[in-house]
Order: sequence, then structure tokens, then C-alpha cells
Amino acid sequence: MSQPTRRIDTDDVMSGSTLSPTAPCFPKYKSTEDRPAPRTNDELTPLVDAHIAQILSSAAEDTTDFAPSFDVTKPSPELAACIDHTLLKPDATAEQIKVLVEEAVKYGFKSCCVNPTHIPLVHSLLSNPATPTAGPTIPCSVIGFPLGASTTATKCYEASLAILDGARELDMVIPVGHLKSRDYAAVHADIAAVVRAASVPPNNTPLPHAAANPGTPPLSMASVTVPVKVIIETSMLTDEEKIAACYIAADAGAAFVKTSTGFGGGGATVEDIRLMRRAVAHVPTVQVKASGGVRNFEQCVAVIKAGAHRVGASSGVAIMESKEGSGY
Ligand SMILES: O=C[C@H](O)COP(=O)(O)O
Repeated sequence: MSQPTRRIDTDDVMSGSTLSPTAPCFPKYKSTEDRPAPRTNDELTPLVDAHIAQILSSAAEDTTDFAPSFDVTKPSPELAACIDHTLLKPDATAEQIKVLVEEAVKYGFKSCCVNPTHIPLVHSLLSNPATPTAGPTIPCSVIGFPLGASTTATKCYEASLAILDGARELDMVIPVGHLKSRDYAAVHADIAAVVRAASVPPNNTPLPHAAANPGTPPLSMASVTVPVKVIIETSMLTDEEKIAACYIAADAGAAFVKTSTGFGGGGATVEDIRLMRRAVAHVPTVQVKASGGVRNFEQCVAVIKAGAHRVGASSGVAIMESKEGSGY
């Protein structure tokens, strides 16, 4: 069943016509031609079904390991650069977020992945000249987390604010129920809208609250395109639904498909990573992120060999230090 037409359209939020005066910072399209055409269920369903059939028909052949471009026999800076150092618990304190940032800087993790409310703190700590930097760690914000069940317009607003606060990657959760209802158009529209919100054109005016946060990046001076990782919550899906979600995410402009929130009763498995890698292989720019339950070095290497380009983990330090003689 298709979702009914919304009273407040996502594009109204994005164009600032609904939420003025705070919304003018949101992306504006120069013309209607700039907007990607929405996908309909009539259009998407046969494409998704054909993709499911194709991927499942050859799944048994898929046992090959990936050969990462770096040595995975021991922890290394290259491994650290694949890890999103994550703290998403609802009771995370500012002190714990500071420790997360210190650890990320020490090991050179790719990002600090936090809830949006902590992005200003993470950004200001990472951009503080007094913080010694071991690597290019960036702030990463989750969106619609952990249920994915907020409206598309809400996710867009949350994404835009997170970017203004300094987020440079976004991990959004899909509307899982819509996927399971086979309302692929609703899932596609949800992802595509957040991807558009994450592409901020030049000459945007920062929100007043952003201006009040020291260290807020000068979005008014430059455009920024923030990669969007799409969390499909594999623990709730059949293999067919995982493939459908990956196909839709890739079509809607995702940079990554990501397994799990870590709050949905399951996490990353080698089998799911192999399946997701294959399900997005037709769009070579789309990568795979393993997250949820990756607790040590061996598990981390296993998902990387299965095809994960990125690993999200609250156990980043244990991953780097759990191997005997790791040197960390
Ligand atoms: O998105 C990342 C996950 O929340 C991390 O889950 P984890 O705590 O099991 O490592």
C-alpha cells in the first residue's frame, strides 16, 4: 500500500516555504529540473524483484574474501581509518563524548559517530587547535535513529541541522515498516530526500543557533556534500528485503548501505555483508558498512574480508588493542 500524500511536503521543508524563518538555510533548487524524479512503486517493484532474483540465484557462489589494500594481520592506522568510533547510547554524557573524541584522535578512527545533540561538542573538540590530531577524524551524526520511523521531513530537518552543527557524514535509518510493506517508493523518497538535504549548496545562511556554537563551519562560504550511509536494520529483514533495501538505497544516492543500528536486536554478520556487497555491486560508488556487535580485532577483520569498507563499533579501542602484540 502506498503512503498517502503528505500535508507538509518534504520539498516545502527543503525550500523553506513551510518553516520560515529558520528554514531558509535549507537547500533550494534552482529549478524543478534540479530535483530528481520521484520513483513510483509501479516503476520500482519490477526492478527490485528482478534484482532480488538475480542476486539470490548466484548467492551460493559467493564465498570469496576481499583482499583489503592494507595488512589485516594486525591493527594498523589503515584499519583505524575504516572504523567509525561510536557512542549512541541515550545516556551518553558530555564527559563520555569527550573520551570518545580523545580515543578517536589517538587511534586515528575515521569518525566519531554520535547522536545529533552531541555533534556541536564533537565538532568543537575535533576542530580545536589544541587537540593533537592523529588522523582526519570527522563528526558523524545518526539521523532518524534508531527506529527510522520519523517522517522524511523530520529526517531532512535533522540532517540539515546536524550538518550546520558540523557533521560531515550522516547515518540514517530507513523506514523499515514501509520496506516490509513493499512501499518501495516511500523508502526511496525518504533516502533521496536526506541525500538531497546532505548536499548543501553555496551561500546558505547558518541558523542562529549554529552561529551561537563556537566552531560551526562556515557553510555560507562553501558548498558541502555529506555522504549518507543508509542503515537497513538487517536483523528485522529477510534476505529478499535486505536486497530490496540495498537496491533502493543505491538508486536513491546512498554512499553506503549499513547493516544495523546496534539497537535492533542483531548486528553485522559475515553472510549479510557478503549479500549486501553483492546487492550494491551494480553501483560501484556504493560501499558497505558493518555495524552492531563487532567487538574485537578478529570480528572486524572478518567483516572487512567479507566486503565491508567501513566498520561502526562502540568497541573501537578493543578492536585496536584486543590482538596480542598489536603494538597499541
Ligand atoms: O551504529 C553503530 C552501532 O550502534 C554500534 O553497535 P555496537 O555498540 O554493537 O558496536
